[in-house]
Amino acid sequence: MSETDEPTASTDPRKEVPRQVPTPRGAVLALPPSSMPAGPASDDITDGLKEAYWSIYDGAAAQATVGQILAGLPRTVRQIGRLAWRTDRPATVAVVVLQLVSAAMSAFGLAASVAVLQQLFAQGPTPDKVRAAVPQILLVVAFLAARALLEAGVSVAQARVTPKIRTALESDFLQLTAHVRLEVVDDSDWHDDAYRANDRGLFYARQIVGQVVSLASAFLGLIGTAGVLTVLHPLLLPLLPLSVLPVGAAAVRTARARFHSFRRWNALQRRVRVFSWLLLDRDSAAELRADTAQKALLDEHRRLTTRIAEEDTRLGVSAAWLTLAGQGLGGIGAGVTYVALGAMLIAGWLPLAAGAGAVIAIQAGRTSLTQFVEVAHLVYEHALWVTDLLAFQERCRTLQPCHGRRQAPRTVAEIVLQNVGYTYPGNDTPALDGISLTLRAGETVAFVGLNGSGKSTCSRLIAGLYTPQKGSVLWDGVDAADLDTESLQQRVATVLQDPVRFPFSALANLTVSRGTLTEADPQRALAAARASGAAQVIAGLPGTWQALLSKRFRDGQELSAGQWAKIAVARGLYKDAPVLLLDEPTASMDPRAEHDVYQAVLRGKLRDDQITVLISHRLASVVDCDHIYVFDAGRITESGSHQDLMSLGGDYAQMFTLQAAGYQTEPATPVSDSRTAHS
Ligand SMILES: Nc1ncnc2c1ncn2[C@@H]1O[C@H](COP(=O)(O)OP(=O)(O)OP(=O)(O)O)[C@@H](O)[C@H]1O
Repeated sequence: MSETDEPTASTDPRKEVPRQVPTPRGAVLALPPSSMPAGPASDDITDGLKEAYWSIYDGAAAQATVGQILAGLPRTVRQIGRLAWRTDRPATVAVVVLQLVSAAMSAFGLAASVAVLQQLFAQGPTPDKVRAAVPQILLVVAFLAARALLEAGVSVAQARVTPKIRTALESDFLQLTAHVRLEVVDDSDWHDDAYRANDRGLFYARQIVGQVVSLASAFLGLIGTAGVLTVLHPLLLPLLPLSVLPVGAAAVRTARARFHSFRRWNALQRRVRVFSWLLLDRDSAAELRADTAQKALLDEHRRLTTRIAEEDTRLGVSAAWLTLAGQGLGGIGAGVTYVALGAMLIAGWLPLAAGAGAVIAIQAGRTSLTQFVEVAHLVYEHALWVTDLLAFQERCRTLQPCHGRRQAPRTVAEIVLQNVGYTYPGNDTPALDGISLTLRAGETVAFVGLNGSGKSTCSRLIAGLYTPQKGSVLWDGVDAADLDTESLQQRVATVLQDPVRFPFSALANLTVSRGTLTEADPQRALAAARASGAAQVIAGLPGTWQALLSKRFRDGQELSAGQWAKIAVARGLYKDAPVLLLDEPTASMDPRAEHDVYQAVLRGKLRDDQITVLISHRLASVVDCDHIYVFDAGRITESGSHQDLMSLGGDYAQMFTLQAAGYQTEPATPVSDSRTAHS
């Protein structure tokens, strides 16, 4: 529909104005059920909770074999290495070099220990053997001391790099998520992914660096031990895994069970948090008490936490049994190892001195291999979350608004919506369909209509928050889709009915609309506060401009809903943008404040080149607007000035007459003679 197709006012005297609100189009609602389940049913703890949230890992951790875990490690190590390299190169180099040298010291220390034993078990009188072993003993001490120093160095370097990785990942994560397009945020799947990445990915990213270092340390220790065993006798090498692998297998199985449990537990935990928050939060406190709803919420909270506790116990018991089985099998493996060693000694394949050294080396190898297997399964499990986080970040990069295109103009003479259509993700019905209208500098335009008719969606399209799927929004003839999104959003000030109550100072609550919490333009702030009615509110606060607007902090101030609304309008005005969108900002204001706000923004009084759009259900406040658009089920059904629309006798006239009637003690006066009969 072009601009010329807009529905316009007519003065058809046959039109009648019935005394009732126009009914919205839509489905008829059936009777609700008399009872409903409080939450998930009893079979599976996630029944009733959306599984898709976690299902991306189905099959990965659950079906991983030891081989797969080992095969996945190089990739994880590379991934973490790249992250570390990006955040602190010297510390990363230090970790790698010190770790390698420390592993070499361990191997030399082990070799020296074996040499000491060989000295002690050699032929000859004991005092001579001990004396001969002293240099080797000193060598062992030196290697151990060097290893301790190097490990301390590794810890220091690791302590430098780990928080940096965490900080870098977290700020990347927030930078990306805070900038994704608004329609992406409306997608509940994206929300789940964001929650998981924030909650688990960032948490494990911090731990995984230390785990990778331990893994490397265990791996290098294992290589050193294998080297020493090979030198003593190559046949000793295959004996090593016998005692360790059963313990490792049990650890892997436990990890897998924990991963599964966590997947289910977390879905529940998220629901528990919702209940905890509702029970704790100040915003819900009054209504909770007024509704006496605490017991219902507490019951549900208790039911869910009991199930989490049961799940924890089930997991703990099964982990204990698995570990016991692993250690039992490992003990048998150790027995087999020592029997084989004894057989080699008896057969004379190995001298007694080498046999004693082999026992030490096998013990050291066992320690390294156990550490390796245990850490490997943790790294494998946690790498899934970190990979998930990194994949989510990659996805967010593709969901950013368009950057680097033409900058939006500093001022705009005309914004034209041409046949615009928009459907929210996941919805079947379009929120807007075939919207055409023109907004001109210096004019104030009103959007009115029933709830859900598309007014806010239309204003968000104008603000560049959504991109239309059909038609276009033209800024002085240039398609907004070809403009840099951020620059476009900088040209639009939007004030919402339910504004964010920033827990900042009163002044920062204004300046945030210009992207700063620390820099202010005092003149502009005062002008905005005066025009919005916020000046009186701020003047009455202890600390005035510096007053902290949040009771969550010490000495914070609490404002009423109407006072917050004034602050929000002040924030919009402070932005001093060429386009001002006011989406029912005055609903909670007193009549005088509301009147003042509307008078202030009418017809570019504050800024003569400003395009102002008012969305309001109080039609008395839009009568002075230059143009009024009436929305119904995503379409514009009427448009014109107040007089035009009253003469038209359509939905607007009905709604206006009805509201006006509410202020009259006498029955409402019909808007024209022809309507008297009907009313
Ligand atoms: N974020 C969203 N995701 C999905 N659907 C939405 C979303 N926001 C609005 N809708 C739907 O789009 C339609 C238009 O909503 P919109 O908020 O634009 O109406 P409105 O005229 O501003 O209503 P109100 O007067 O109640 O503020 C409604 O059917 C609503 O359910």
